[in-house]
Amino acid sequence: MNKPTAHTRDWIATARTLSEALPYLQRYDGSTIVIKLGGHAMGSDEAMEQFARDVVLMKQCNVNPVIVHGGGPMINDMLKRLDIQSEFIDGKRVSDAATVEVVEMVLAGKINKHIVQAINAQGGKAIGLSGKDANLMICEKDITIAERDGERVTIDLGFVGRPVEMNPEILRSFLGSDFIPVVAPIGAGRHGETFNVNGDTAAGAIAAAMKADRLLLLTDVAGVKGSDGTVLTTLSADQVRELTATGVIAGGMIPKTQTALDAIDGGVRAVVILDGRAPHAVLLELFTAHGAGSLIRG
Ligand SMILES: Nc1ncnc2c1ncn2[C@@H]1O[C@H](COP(=O)(O)OP(=O)(O)O)[C@@H](O)[C@H]1O
Ligand SMILES: CC(=O)N[C@@H](CCC(=O)OP(=O)(O)O)C(=O)O
Repeated sequence: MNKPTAHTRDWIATARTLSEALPYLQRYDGSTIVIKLGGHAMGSDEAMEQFARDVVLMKQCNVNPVIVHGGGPMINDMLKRLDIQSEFIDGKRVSDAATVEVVEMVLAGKINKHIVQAINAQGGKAIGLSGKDANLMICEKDITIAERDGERVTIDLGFVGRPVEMNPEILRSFLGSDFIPVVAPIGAGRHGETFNVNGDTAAGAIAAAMKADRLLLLTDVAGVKGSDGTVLTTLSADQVRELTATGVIAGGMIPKTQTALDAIDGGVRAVVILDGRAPHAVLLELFTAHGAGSLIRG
């Protein structure tokens, strides 16, 4: 037999990778994977194209992806253009009536359709929804309790929503079909209000309502960093609580890790926080032995 050239060796390595995916394809066959795509992870058109391709590949392999997206940086840009000031408290945007109007336009309009189109361009059949559709996510006002100068105070975040009732039938109706749901984190109030829901919180509530096998939170860091700055590949619920209490987990990582704990309490098997900017992050995590990011289990 002829000696393999460098070129053939590449193809053999590709074939080996595909072959090694078999046990993972079997493990996730028919399962539901909720993927939260954060605004920072959306990055370039190329990153979006790769993400969309991975999602279509998952669907082709009989996995049911449910995409929930954010879009914080894009909301910031639009608020700036409209000269509306914005402030975050513990990773949540304080949202008055004018702000929530812009948030809904940017999330449920522009970004949602951008992701839908990107998936469809790769041969998928994406459907854009928000938490208002079919009453998917009913919310009440989120009351945040924070510590200020050593005292516990109640902070009014305006129209920031806390999911209180989930109606996931609409998402279940897509299981096993060709359709890939893409959900904007906008909640419906019981009295006609529109609520701005943190994307991670929405993804966690949806994952719990669907009893998803995995919740993947795609962000702009390699995972949850410990006190020495290195990424922790696995974390227990107790470790998350301790790192939050000591301030090592801060800012936008707070809703993510809190979401992970709530989702696990709600019946999700495991949550992974990983770098969505890394090429094919989702495929690496699900279908290879390599894994990626920080895995949180109960
Ligand atoms: N312990 C930690 N480990 C990793 N990131 C952390 C930690 N504490 C705070 N962060 C911050 O959380 C950010 C991720 O949250 P966020 O910016 O809201 O992301 P996204 O837009 O993807 O939802 C990181 O970029 C990082 O600055
Ligand atoms: C209440 C709240 O903070 N809502 C978020 C919703 C978007 C989001 O979560 O975007 P990322 O995932 O990109 O951070 C916001 O207004 O920015």
